[in-house]
Order: sequence, then C-alpha cells, then structure tokens
Amino acid sequence: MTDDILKVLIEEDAIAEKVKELGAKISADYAGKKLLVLGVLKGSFVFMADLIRAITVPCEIEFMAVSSYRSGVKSSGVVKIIKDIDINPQDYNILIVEDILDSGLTLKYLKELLMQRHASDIRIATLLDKPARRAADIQADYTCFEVPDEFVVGYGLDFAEKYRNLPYVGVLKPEVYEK
Ligand SMILES: O=P(O)(O)OC[C@H]1O[C@H](OP(=O)(O)OP(=O)(O)O)[C@H](O)[C@@H]1O
Ligand code: HPA
Ligand SMILES: [Mg+2]
Repeated sequence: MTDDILKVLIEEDAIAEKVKELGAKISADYAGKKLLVLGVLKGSFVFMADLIRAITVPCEIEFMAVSSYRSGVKSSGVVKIIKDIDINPQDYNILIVEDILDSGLTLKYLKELLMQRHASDIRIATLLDKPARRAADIQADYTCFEVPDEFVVGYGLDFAEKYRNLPYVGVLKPEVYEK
C-alpha cells in the first residue's frame, strides 16, 4: 500500500499537535454555547475522533454521510445524502468537521442545507484545505493544514476506498489514480 505513496506530506505527530491547538481554540470559542459537532463521513472519521477529544466544553455529536459524484479525482459538484442527521439542528451552533476542503462543493451544499434547517450558526473545521482547487465560494473557520494541488490520502482520506488507514497524510502517485 505504501508503495503507492509518492511522499509523506504531514506526519502523525504534527497532526496531533495541531489538532490539540485547534481543540483549545474551538473550546474557547464555543464555551457556554449549544454546540453540535457534525462529522461528514466517511473521510472525517479519523480527524473527528482526534478533534472531539480535544474539545473540553459540552457538545453533542452527529454524523452525516454524503458523497459527491466524482470522475476520477474531480468533484462533479453533485452531492448525494447517504445518511442524514438524526436530530433537528434548529438552534444549535453547528461545527461541521471535514477531512478536506477541495472544490468546496460538498461543504457549500451541506452549509446551505443546514441553514435551511435553521441552525443558529454554522462553522467549518477541516483537517486539510486545498485552496488551489476551490470552485465554490466557501472557506473554513478552523484549518489544520493547507495542502498543495496534489491528490492526498491517509488519515481518513481515500482513493477508491483505500488508504484511509494510513496514519499520516501522503501524496498518491499519479500512476495509481490515472490507471
Ligand atoms: O471540496 P470537495 O471537492 O467537495 O471535496 C471534499 C469532499 O470529498 C471527499 O469526500 P467523498 O465525497 O470522496 O466521500 P468520503 O468522505 O466517503 O471519502 C472528502 O472527504 C470531502 O468530503
Ligand atoms: N484526497 C482524497 N479525497 C479527496 C481529495 C483528496 O485530495 N480531494 C477531495 N476529496
Ligand atoms: Mg468526504
């Protein structure tokens, strides 16, 4: 599996340090607020498990599963809800947790959907931000790392459902996804 990795971009201990720092900032920002931490499956599950343990204020947890139709490594912008949340988000301060903000089409869709359901406030925490690929008018409120315009895997991120279990963020060899 690791033969498919061109280079390690972000090591596990660097991620752990950054997530701890972000958790402290989020805890301060949401003190006294009705906080719902909403993980976007599947990709966010590793980052979500780390981030939630670094948040020291009361919060509720939910997950949504969405899938953006892709051709290869490019998003079509068409997003399908595979699993919706189990509660009414009205009056919650929602922190959407994602693994990567790439074109932004997934998060733009999700943010608009939750606004239509009358959430009080919606912010975004992402492990990775890839600004070079942005197509939608959306930014993260909390970002761990910015990455270059390369296809990355690991720490929850996949290609064809593989590599999610890598304990770091690495760049996939183009010959793997161009097959
Ligand atoms: O900014 P975008 O271009 O929309 O891309 C980002 C989204 O794409 C990936 O999810 P994917 O739809 O591949 O499903 P997964 O989370 O199950 O891997 C990733 O986890 C983000 O959710
Ligand atoms: N890697 C894995 N999944 C993704 C990426 C990426 O770079 N961009 C959007 N979804
Ligand atoms: Mg995803």
